[in-house]
Amino acid sequence: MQTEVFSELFPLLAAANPETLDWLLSVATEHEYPTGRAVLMEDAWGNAVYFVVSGWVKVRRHSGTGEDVSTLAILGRGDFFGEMAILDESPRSTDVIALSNVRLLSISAQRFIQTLFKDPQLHHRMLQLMVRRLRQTNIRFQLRHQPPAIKLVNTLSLLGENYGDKVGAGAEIFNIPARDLADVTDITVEETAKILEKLSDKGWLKVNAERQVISLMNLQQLNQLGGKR
Ligand SMILES: Nc1ncnc2c1ncn2[C@@H]1O[C@@H]2COP(=O)(O)O[C@H]2[C@H]1O
Repeated sequence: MQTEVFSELFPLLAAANPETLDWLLSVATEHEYPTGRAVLMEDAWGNAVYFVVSGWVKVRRHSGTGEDVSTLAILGRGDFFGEMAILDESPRSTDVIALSNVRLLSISAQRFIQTLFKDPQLHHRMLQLMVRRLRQTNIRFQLRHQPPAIKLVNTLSLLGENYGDKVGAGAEIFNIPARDLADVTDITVEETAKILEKLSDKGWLKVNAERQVISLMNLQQLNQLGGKR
């Protein structure tokens, strides 16, 4: 991968200086995981941070008894994960599971931390992106008792904003399995299908089940409904 592609693909790295980028790229290792494979396991010790080159992963956590799992987030192309255990030197906070075939780059903890100390812009950008995640988590927490439609609209608007391929005023989200869309929203698959149909009737999105694409036609309106300002 070329340095410019590397910095364009990853918002975290767009802020890094060119020497940092060249160095990071030279020490990064490529990985491919098939659908369903665990990339990280909750409570395991970890020594690398990961960048998603293509595909989707889900972030999920087990309950205290280990019986229940909740999906906390879906991360995709351009995102990073695995930074928490590295920064606070604790075990992994969650599982990270491949939702599709996924291509990743990893950078060892030691090298990544070394780079953060050397490059203040990168350091600052990392904090900004972690704050953004916290804001998104706060909104989801606030919406937990809201009707399923509000929760799903929030999920869609987050995915559209974070990962959508922009198309005019809207965005397209590709290939997220319906089961995982429902899980991350904390509603049922049946509720998800009904709400998608209603939103589609209103013209706010289009679902192409064959190509597994959801096109968000009015991202601004979805953002407002989903609780974002
Ligand atoms: N609420 C969340 N939203 C998005 N990503 C998360 C969330 N919780 C954990 N993660 C990511 O999942 C990773 C699991 O391993 P780490 O704890 O090292 O780092 C974690 C974060 O990168």
